[in-house]
Amino acid sequence: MASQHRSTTTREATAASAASETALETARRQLDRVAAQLDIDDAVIERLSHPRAVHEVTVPLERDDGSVEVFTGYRAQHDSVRGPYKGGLRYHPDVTRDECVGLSMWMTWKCAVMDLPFGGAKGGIVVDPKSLSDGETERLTRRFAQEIRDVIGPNTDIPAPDMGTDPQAMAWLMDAYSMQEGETIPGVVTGKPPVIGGSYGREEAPGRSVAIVTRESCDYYDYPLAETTVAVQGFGSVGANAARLLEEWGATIVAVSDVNGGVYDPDGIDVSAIPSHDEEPEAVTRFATDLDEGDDVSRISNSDLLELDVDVLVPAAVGNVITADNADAIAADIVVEGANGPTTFAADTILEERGVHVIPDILANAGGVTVSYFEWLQDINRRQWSLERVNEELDAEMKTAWNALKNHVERRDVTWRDAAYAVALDRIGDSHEMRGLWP
Ligand SMILES: NC(=O)C1=CN([C@@H]2O[C@H](COP(=O)(O)OP(=O)(O)OC[C@H]3O[C@@H](n4cnc5c(N)ncnc54)[C@H](OP(=O)(O)O)[C@@H]3O)[C@@H](O)[C@H]2O)C=CC1
Ligand SMILES: O=C(O)CCC(=O)C(=O)O
Repeated sequence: MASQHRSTTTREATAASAASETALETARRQLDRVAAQLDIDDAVIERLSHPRAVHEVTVPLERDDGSVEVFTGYRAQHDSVRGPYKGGLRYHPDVTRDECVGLSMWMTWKCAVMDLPFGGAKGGIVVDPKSLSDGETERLTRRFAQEIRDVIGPNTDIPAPDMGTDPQAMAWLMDAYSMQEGETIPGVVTGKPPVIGGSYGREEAPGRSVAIVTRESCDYYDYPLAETTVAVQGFGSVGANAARLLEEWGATIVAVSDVNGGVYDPDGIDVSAIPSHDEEPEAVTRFATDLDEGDDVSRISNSDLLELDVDVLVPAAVGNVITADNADAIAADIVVEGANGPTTFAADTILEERGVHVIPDILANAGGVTVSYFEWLQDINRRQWSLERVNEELDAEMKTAWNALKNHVERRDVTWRDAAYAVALDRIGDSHEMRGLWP
């Protein structure tokens, strides 16, 4: 490969002062930083700084009262050199074009870190899913499927759940797509319910991988799980499943939260007693309201949770929560990124200087897309795996990826994020060079 190291760019330099960054800004700054350390052709890095395509659609919805509202939807497709585009669909009021692009870049790296034969994509609709009835969500999802039908498919771009979407939404998407095709095509989405070709264990998988990576990092840095305290922000597909598994494996979960705030008990919270977001949204704060006087649990804000003096912090809700404004106050020794992009580039630099170990999203929550890959294989073969097999294979894939990163961390004395990018970019760069740079 051409040996043209990039110098620090203005993008990177200006980042240091910005407390808040868009997902796209963070993703590009991370890419520039690692490109400067690696022997990768500048042309490849320049190509990877931009998505291949971003599809913007309008999605009309007839509300239950008969009125019509039009929502904006996106599908950003970043890179497909290693296989079909892959990534979730997010229903959230803050979804933007740039957010989808940044998240699609992270999907490209994530799939490469896990050595999956996929590229990266991400999409979503600018909507508050809590403002929709079940019927409205179904009509919106079916219409969105219709609007993006030409750019998705089992061999081209395969959506999956993300924040605000769930297996039911994937079932509607698959059904809408299949009806148009005139045959059942389960492989067009992953994260479906198992009864229609979904994989056992997919819903829990991103939380499971966060737990596995937390276990490996605690082992690496010599924190026995039975003596380890953990705070988890967000109690959804990722946060609740990670918290429950870590509790099962002996860790003490001292704090969890939902969108309204969190609960904290230094002696540990019984997280299995709190419904997760998909079981009952906003249940964490409702749990706090139901507590008897005398219980040792106190209510805290989401920002207080991030600053708790714990061994491990797991931000597992929205992005951009650890910024230059609070990075100095993060008291955890290890941060395991359950969410996508919870740490801005500027905050990452501060945490690195302070010796806080950050295990990046593109490894930590990669269990979701890894089991999505298992699901895709099961759909192709029309053969369902047992939950035990899924979990065993996920554990093995996560350990393989962890060891590849560990190798870089030890050999080159770099951060875990730099190591993850190095592994990913090496695989992606080689694929681009082999195929002729611009596939
Ligand atoms: N689902 C997946 O397959 C994967 C998801 N991810 C990433 O993980 C993160 C969480 O996704 P997921 O678990 O699926 O989402 P869910 O929708 O299942 O749950 C989100 C959780 O975060 C809480 N929350 C929402 N907004 C905030 C906020 N501003 N501050 C604190 N908590 C908040 C919600 O609270 P409430 O219940 O009150 O609404 C809920 O508990 C996202 O960054 C997503 O991209 C990564 C890999 C895979
Ligand atoms: O399962 C997938 O395809 C993607 C999940 C996702 O969106 C993510 O990992 O951020």
